[in-house]
Amino acid sequence: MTGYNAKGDMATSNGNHRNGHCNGSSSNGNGTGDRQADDLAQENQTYPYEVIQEIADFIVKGAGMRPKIGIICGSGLGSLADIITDAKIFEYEKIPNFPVSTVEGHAGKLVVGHLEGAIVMAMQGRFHFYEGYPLAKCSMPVRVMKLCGVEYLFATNAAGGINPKYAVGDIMLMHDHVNMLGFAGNSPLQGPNDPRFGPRFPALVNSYNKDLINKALEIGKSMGIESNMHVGVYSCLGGPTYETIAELKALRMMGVDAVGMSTVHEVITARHCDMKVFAFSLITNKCSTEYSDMKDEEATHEEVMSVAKNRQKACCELVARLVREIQAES
Ligand SMILES: O=P(O)(O)O[C@H]1O[C@H](CO)[C@@H](O)[C@H]1O
Ligand SMILES: Nc1nc2[nH]cnc2c(=O)[nH]1
Repeated sequence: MTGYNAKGDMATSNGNHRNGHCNGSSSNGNGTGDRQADDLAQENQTYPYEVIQEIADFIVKGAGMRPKIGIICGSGLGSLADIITDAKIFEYEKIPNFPVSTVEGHAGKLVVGHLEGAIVMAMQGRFHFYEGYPLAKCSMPVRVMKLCGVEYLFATNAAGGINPKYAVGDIMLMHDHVNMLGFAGNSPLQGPNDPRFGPRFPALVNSYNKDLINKALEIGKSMGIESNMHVGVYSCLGGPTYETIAELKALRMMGVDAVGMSTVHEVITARHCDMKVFAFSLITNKCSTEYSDMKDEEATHEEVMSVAKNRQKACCELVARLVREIQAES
């Protein structure tokens, strides 16, 4: 396995100082290989195709199966992976060259197994920009999924509801996004393009698969939750701060319905390598755009986690039934 680290050391949540390498050793025994990889990483912030391939091979070989659907569990939504059966579980720390999860509600485990007749791989824990990871590193696992054989990405997140019609606990199916980090000149695709993943200038107009959105709406209807389901626009900000009222007003004027700190870079990476994307936000808190509404209410991660826990059953059912439909069609 090539020693590789997309960006320097970082502190984990348990306070340990940890090097991003799988074992801290160099690929050639004298440290030169690591240093070269690090230099490259500092320049490009991308993982070479071969490194992604090695990680994918490690997972497919270890799991003894090749997944078709990839699931990224949002904050507090790790239970989406608990419904997978015959699971092979990989802790991120034990996957060579994989980042570590540092956020509460993101367990840091990759679960590969069966769901509704399909083979799926689920990330219990995603990587966020505010953790100190460059975007290419945040969304690197999506490329790993691709090289594992994944054709469909299901990305889920916890988000603040800006659309005044949205209530806490509602589910917003994403049909578009506003890439605020992109506005600021930041992209997971920055750096040299490897055409084995996709084109230099990918189009994003059809990023969110309409067929999957329609299927999810039908499923929502049959679950009796159609009045708690919306189709809307998500925006990712860098975080880790929640938004000011002025920022929320600006986002609303731009047509944003829900706001979070993830998902967009994962979707960009997935579309770049031609995966079909389905994504939804669980609305965990309301975001007011009026100063008069402020009262004492402030978003907290505890509230986000608690709402996610309360709504995990509905989210699990939606995901499972959509997987079943995809599997039935193939
Ligand atoms: O997007 P996910 O990972 O669901 O988490 C959301 O919840 C956290 C804030 O409470 C942030 O990480 C935000 O992005
Ligand atoms: N940026 C942001 N992320 C969130 N994740 C969950 N709720 C929120 C929110 O209100 N804002």
